[in-house]
Amino acid sequence: MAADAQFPPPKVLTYPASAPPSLITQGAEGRVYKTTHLLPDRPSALKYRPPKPYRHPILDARLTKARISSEAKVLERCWREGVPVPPVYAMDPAAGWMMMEWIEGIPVRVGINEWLGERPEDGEEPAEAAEEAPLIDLMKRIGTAVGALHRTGVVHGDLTTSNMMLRQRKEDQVNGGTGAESKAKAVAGDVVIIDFGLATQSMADEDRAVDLYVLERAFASTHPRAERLFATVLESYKHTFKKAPSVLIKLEDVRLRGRKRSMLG
Ligand SMILES: Nc1ncnc2c1ncn2[C@@H]1O[C@H](COP(=O)(O)OP(=O)(O)OP(=O)(O)O)[C@@H](O)[C@H]1O
Repeated sequence: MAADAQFPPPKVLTYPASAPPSLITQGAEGRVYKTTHLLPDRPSALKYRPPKPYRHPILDARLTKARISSEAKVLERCWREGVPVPPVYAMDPAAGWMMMEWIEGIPVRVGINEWLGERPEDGEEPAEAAEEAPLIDLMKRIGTAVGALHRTGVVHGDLTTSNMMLRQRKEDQVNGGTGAESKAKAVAGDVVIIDFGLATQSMADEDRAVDLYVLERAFASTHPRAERLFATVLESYKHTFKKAPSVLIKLEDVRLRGRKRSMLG
């Protein structure tokens, strides 16, 4: 692959393996490869932050190491406390990489858009409540997952429907079924939160509310036709931990500030 030639993969990916690693994404800061861990049938995601030629090498090494360690530490803590995140399999922060479970499935963004693609065009009557049940159920699962995250004292920092995966369940893997059944599969699966590159530890209502606000804004711009369903995410979040209701009150302040800021330009 051209990108591989331009930026060599980390050494860990150059060892002999039954299947060659494949480059999944190439972001500004890092790359994600799909590879395996220990066994050929144990797929894993390797997140690699390559050296930045424009940064001073000592500073760059220190920053990369700190970022990988911090992301892995947050993931490990979430995993221990039952938050739906990929478990960390291995890491070498000094070499700039961390390996975690490969989540088999699609991003929540893709699932929601697949579902919406089959809905009537804008302006038509919203679907019957019963018809929307699978999508509403996904909203509830998102609220529960974010609530579990906040309950442990972690704030994600970049919550979007792209940073949540839908882990396929075995029973949903079979093809076929009626139109409604196959449509429901687009939004089926367990919600798994990924990308903890900007995560911090905080128990403050304000930080949690900002996390929800970021998700709310991202949701409205990515899925404008489903915007009204976001209330279901918040409703299910409300019941996930004792302080959740006060986070939702704080969210109203955060929204107001956001609106004032956008009015000022
Ligand atoms: N554990 C995983 N299982 C399956 N796919 C993953 C996993 N982790 C990441 N991915 C895929 O790689 C993409 C990029 O991952 P991620 O968002 O963590 O990296 P990034 O955007 O480069 O990170 P950062 O924002 O910290 O620089 C995801 O959108 C997803 O498609």
